[in-house]
Amino acid sequence: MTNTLTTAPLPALLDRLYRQAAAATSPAIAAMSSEERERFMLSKTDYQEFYSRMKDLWLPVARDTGTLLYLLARSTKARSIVEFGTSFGISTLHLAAALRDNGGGRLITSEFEPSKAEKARDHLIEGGLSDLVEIREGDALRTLAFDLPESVDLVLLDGAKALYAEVLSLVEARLRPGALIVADNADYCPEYLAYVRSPGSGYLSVPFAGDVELSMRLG
Ligand SMILES: C[S@@+](CC[C@H](N)C(=O)[O-])C[C@H]1O[C@@H](n2cnc3c(N)ncnc32)[C@H](O)[C@@H]1O
Repeated sequence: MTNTLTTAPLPALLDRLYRQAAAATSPAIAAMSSEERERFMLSKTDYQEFYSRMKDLWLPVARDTGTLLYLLARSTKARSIVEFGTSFGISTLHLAAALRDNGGGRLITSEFEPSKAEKARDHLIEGGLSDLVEIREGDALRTLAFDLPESVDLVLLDGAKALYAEVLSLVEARLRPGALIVADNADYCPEYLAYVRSPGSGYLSVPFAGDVELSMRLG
């Protein structure tokens, strides 16, 4: 049985990328007070400045979350995935590996930092998965507002936390019944949590694995 995640070149590539991610530093962020960081995290207007200051930081999903993404995409037989927040492509590699093992598909991911998008492209080529992924450069509020697949099976929300509800609203009409939405660090977005957890919203939603909100589109 094919398992792209545990077959060369992915394990060695992911080990290397996680090591690089752990070693990355940002003096601009280190100089920021925790209050300032918290304010940026919650802001719907200053997110571009915040992530621009963090352009050298990888901020990847935790290793277990990466495996969880692969597992969820495989178990739902996902063929159509949308990702908010590519960074250097670590979560993208996990999701694209699942698409490969599901028999193919399309992953649309969004990143507004050009240097990160370029590196993510290199990593996807190195992983042999670039044919499955379209990286849309620019603010996801614009790049995910058009040309989405008719039916979306899985969404990863991992960009600016304060925008989770807005980005979900761009994809919502395309979610198939049973589609999964994985929101990383959703605690920073109370508005999003209130929405997906409210009984009339059309989702079933639970906090999962410490820092993830896992929701399913009802239908
Ligand atoms: C937490 S990191 C993503 C990590 C990535 N999912 C991974 O696991 O490797 C968030 C990324 O989203 C990008 N980002 C934040 N807000 C965005 C927006 N509105 N549009 C596009 N990209 C955005 C940031 O530049 C940053 O690289």
